[in-house]
Amino acid sequence: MWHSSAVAIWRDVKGAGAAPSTASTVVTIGTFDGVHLGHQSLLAQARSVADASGEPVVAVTFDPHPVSVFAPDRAPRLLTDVERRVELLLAGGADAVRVLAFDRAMAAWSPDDFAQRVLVDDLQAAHVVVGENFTYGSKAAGDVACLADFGSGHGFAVESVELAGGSEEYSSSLVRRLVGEGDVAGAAAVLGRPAEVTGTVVHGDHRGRELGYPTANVPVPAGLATPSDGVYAAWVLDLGAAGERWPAAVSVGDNPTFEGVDRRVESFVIDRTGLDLYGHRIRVEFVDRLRGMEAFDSLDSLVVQMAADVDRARQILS
Ligand SMILES: Cc1cc2nc3c(=O)[nH]c(=O)nc-3n(C[C@H](O)[C@H](O)[C@H](O)COP(=O)(O)O)c2cc1C
Ligand SMILES: Nc1ncnc2c1ncn2[C@@H]1O[C@H](COP(=O)(O)OP(=O)(O)O)[C@@H](O)[C@H]1O
Repeated sequence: MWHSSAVAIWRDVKGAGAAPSTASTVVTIGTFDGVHLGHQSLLAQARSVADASGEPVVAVTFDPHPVSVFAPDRAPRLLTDVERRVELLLAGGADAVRVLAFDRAMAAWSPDDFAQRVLVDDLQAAHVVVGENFTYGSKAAGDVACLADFGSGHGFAVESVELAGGSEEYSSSLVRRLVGEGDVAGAAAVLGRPAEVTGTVVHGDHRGRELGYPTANVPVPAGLATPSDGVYAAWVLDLGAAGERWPAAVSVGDNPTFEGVDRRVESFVIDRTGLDLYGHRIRVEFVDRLRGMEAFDSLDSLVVQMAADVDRARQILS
């Protein structure tokens, strides 16, 4: 049952769009951008409740990001697009993901409207697992106590999970800040996996091969968080059938030595010649930052520096 003008879709591991066939569910709710270690601990808790009750875990999430609807000028650069978020939620223990199309109408639902429509009518929740700072409904007026109170009259129990991370609690905005500062090692420590950029390899200026360092170029994805300009040690995954994974030295920037204009993620795959990656979908997983981007006054000095970068990247990744 879905009593709203807003659209909601189902996603499960088969990529299909069907609701679980059970009478009741274990639900966890969040924006879940990045699916960081805090989100993963919520999923793990929902998983353990579900394993005891025999119900499926449904992760409820929103697309677009709620802030981009009620305060577009403050819309964050996201760590994950909705497809990747769903994939990570399923990998983290959800049996199905319910993606709610967040709009101004949904933003105006009172906490009780939200709980009734989503948790009771749509999902038949028997258990709801949320973080201790969870808020919901118009103006974020609902909190964990309010949810538990509503649940006691509507057939579901609420469990709140302590925030992970200690003094600096894990959060999507913390990861966005670390990625934006180029602290990709710090970001990975909160995500539980490397920060990443995914895209299709396009043609550049065909200069890399002349320099001895051909680079697979991916445009910086609009709206997504990308590490600040600089040079990084990273893994490159070919997401095609072969599914290979290579060590790489990666430049993020607009090639200031050549007065370039397009900001790109350019990966030189170490110790591999003759690759043809044009048109391939690749994922770049950032491991460590080597240095900032520089405008060199000669090709030779750029090439000398690139050789040193490659040596360091090789060491870091070995
Ligand atoms: C390890 C590495 C370090 C790089 N460092 C810089 C740099 O400091 N300054 C710069 O202008 N370009 C830098 N680049 C980018 C190169 O200028 C770029 O890859 C080259 O011009 C080839 O461009 P193309 O792929 O469009 O042919 C770096 C590239 C790599 C792989
Ligand atoms: N070791 C390698 N690392 C990255 N790309 C490579 C490598 N060897 C061959 N290639 C191929 O070379 C292309 C990059 O060459 P380059 O001269 O930099 O051209 P472009 O300017 O179009 O990126 C890549 O897209 C890929 O298909």
